[in-house]
Amino acid sequence: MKILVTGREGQIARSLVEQARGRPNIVMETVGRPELDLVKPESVMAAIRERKPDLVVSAAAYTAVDQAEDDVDMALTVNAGGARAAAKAAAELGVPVVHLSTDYVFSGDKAGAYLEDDPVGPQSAYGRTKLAGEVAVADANPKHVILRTAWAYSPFGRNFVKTMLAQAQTRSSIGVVCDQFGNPTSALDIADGILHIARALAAMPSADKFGIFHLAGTGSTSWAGFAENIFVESRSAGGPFAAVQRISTAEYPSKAKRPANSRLSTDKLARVYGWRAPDWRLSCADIVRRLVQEAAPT
Ligand SMILES: NC(=O)C1=CN([C@@H]2O[C@H](COP(=O)(O)OP(=O)(O)OC[C@H]3O[C@@H](n4cnc5c(N)ncnc54)[C@H](OP(=O)(O)O)[C@@H]3O)[C@@H](O)[C@H]2O)C=CC1
Ligand SMILES: Cc1cn([C@H]2C[C@H](O)[C@@H](COP(=O)(O)OP(=O)(O)O[C@H]3O[C@@H](C)C(=O)[C@@H](O)[C@H]3O)O2)c(=O)[nH]c1=O
Repeated sequence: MKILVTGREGQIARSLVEQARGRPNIVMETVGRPELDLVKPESVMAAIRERKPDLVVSAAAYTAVDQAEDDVDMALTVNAGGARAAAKAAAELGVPVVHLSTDYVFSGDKAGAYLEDDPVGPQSAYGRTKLAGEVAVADANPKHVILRTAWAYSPFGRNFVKTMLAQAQTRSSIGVVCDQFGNPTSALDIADGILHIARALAAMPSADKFGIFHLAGTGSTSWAGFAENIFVESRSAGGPFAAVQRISTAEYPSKAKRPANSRLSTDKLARVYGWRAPDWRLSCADIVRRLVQEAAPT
């Protein structure tokens, strides 16, 4: 099975390449700028048409949450127009698209974990453009799997775990918000889940396998709880440590508003596909250890 991923250097794209390595019957190919540029729908269509994949993973996106507030037109062009083109190209080939979306489509007002059909209410420009992407993808390709994930981290690219470890190199204490709750999710687990979905779709592409699904780490915490865990694991692996000062959202002003609660229920994915991500603490420990080892002098 040939899987084509949009975006070359994104953390989920790189995780897909790593997780596919050595797996039988999987050819994982990535394509990104300049050849596939989400602001140029025709380049997206041509790049996908030419490669004739069996499945498209639409992972590339405008992901700079604060910057999107000042750059809404570009974020919308990329996250809705670009996503639509990728889904449409897959539809023309008659193949499914797995499209990555976000917990930031929710308002954060719900007390419990969000279900796939709960009302959306994005609080940020990024969230609104990703929601527009969901609508565009569903409209362009009936064979869509929209995967809302959250708080992704990995050994690759920019993410919260790497930011915390980098800050701890120069600071003994870091203020982190303790009143926003969600599911930290390893991008390597996201990639594993996508490979599981790809195999299930190839075996039996039944109607219940298409639609919106939540894929997130099992268990939840606040950003402060996430940071504390990162430093416990880092210290035990011989890496940097910083004390986490628990602060409120009001004490950490930012351009974009984040949901206070964006915990995602993953029961639908478990029911339909028989797959659930590991406990976030286990995956966090693995990735922090790996980052500490990679940073150690040889
Ligand atoms: N990171 C997270 O916490 C979460 C991410 N998601 C979603 O998951 C998906 C993947 O996220 P992640 O891997 O973390 O993202 P990254 O920010 O790591 O990577 C984004 C990728 O998109 C590419 N890209 C941006 N603009 C364009 C463009 N105009 N044309 C082509 N490629 C472009 C970038 O290319 P280049 O390398 O050239 O800059 C990069 O490869 C996204 O859809 C995101 O919205 C959902 C929930 C959480
Ligand atoms: C770096 C830092 C962040 N924070 C807070 C700010 C914010 O509320 C929260 C996370 O900040 P970040 O800017 O790292 O993360 P953010 O860009 O909001 O992460 C989001 O990215 C997009 C792509 C998604 O789809 C989301 O699921 C989510 O992962 O932590 C602190 O309190 N202290 C700090 O030192």
